[in-house]
Amino acid sequence: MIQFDTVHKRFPNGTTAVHDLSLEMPEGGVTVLVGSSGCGKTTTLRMINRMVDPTSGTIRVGGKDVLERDAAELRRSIGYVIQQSGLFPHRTVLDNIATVPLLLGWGRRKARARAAELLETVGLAADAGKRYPHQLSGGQQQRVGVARALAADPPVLLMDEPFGAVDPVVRTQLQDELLRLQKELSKTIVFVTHDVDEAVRLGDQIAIFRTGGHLVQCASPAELLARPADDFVADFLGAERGLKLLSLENLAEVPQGPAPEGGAWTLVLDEDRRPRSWRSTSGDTTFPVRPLRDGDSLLAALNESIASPAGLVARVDAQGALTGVTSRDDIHEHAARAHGTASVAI
Ligand SMILES: Nc1ncnc2c1ncn2[C@@H]1O[C@H](COP(=O)(O)OP(=O)(O)OP(=O)(O)O)[C@@H](O)[C@H]1O
Repeated sequence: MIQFDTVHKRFPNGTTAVHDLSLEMPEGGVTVLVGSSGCGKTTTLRMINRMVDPTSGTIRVGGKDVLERDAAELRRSIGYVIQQSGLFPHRTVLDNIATVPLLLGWGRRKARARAAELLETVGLAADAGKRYPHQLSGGQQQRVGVARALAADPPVLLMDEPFGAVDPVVRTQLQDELLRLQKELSKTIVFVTHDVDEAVRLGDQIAIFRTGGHLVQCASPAELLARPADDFVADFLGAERGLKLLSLENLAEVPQGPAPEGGAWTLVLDEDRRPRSWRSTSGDTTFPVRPLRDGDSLLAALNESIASPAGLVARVDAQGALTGVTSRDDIHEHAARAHGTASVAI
């Protein structure tokens, strides 16, 4: 969908922001650009919709050289979300979302109906539409920013640190929402972030840049974590690289057995067989239990197996009823296997 072919950007003051970049961003996938401050991520993103033009090289969107397209028309056909949402403060939320449809000449009624539909899509209540941006929380404003970018249903979305200004809990919620939306919409997304965990969570591929606009490695999160190209990438991914890899594997394949009876710890269930707590045999100590489902990650399982006094993870079905328990040893074994597979088989 988006192809960079030896693209170079040198600003008039002599700064090279992007150095001979060749990169493909596949249709319907999320490509995350990461790297330290000033390494050229934003410039790369902005060259896609011609907010910045390259010094040399070619960028194609849908097979067409962007320099052969009218810049304003190109920009309207590509969704753009930035940090702090970039909403117009004096326009209502609904009118903000309707911006591009109105520019495209949709007519007020149709544009507003589309905006109202999108409010729901991004998880906001209908009455938020009548408010002004400053009357919303930072997280809600970011949702409006995403809705505005989606308004004319563009095939491509550019997102420049869209969740950088919100607290970690809201950030995780916004990431979840984006993943949910992406499952439905399959947009071609280019996403800039400083945050490696965000990149691993959201990316189908991750491109790591270093200062001077050099692309160092572009690979799937699993490949990157298992086989960083060099020390720079390994350092950038951080000391918890192994644990991050476990966040990509789920529990489904790990065996489970019946909950233990007569040991030091008993799993207490409610009348619907939902785990409530771990209770010591003497009965005077209880520990909280955090049951996991097949779709939860091996990292969550490892964490829970360490927190659980019995060293066991309670597993539940979609209704929350107990299906069995898994031991710390089984989780370790699968974790080691996941590492082995990722580092040789990719
Ligand atoms: N208009 C401009 N004129 C001159 N230099 C610029 C211009 N825009 C960006 N730069 C420089 O180009 C380099 C890359 O900037 P860019 O904003 O693309 O980096 P970034 O990786 O997105 O950084 P950050 O993570 O801090 O946002 C930096 O050295 C920056 O100072």
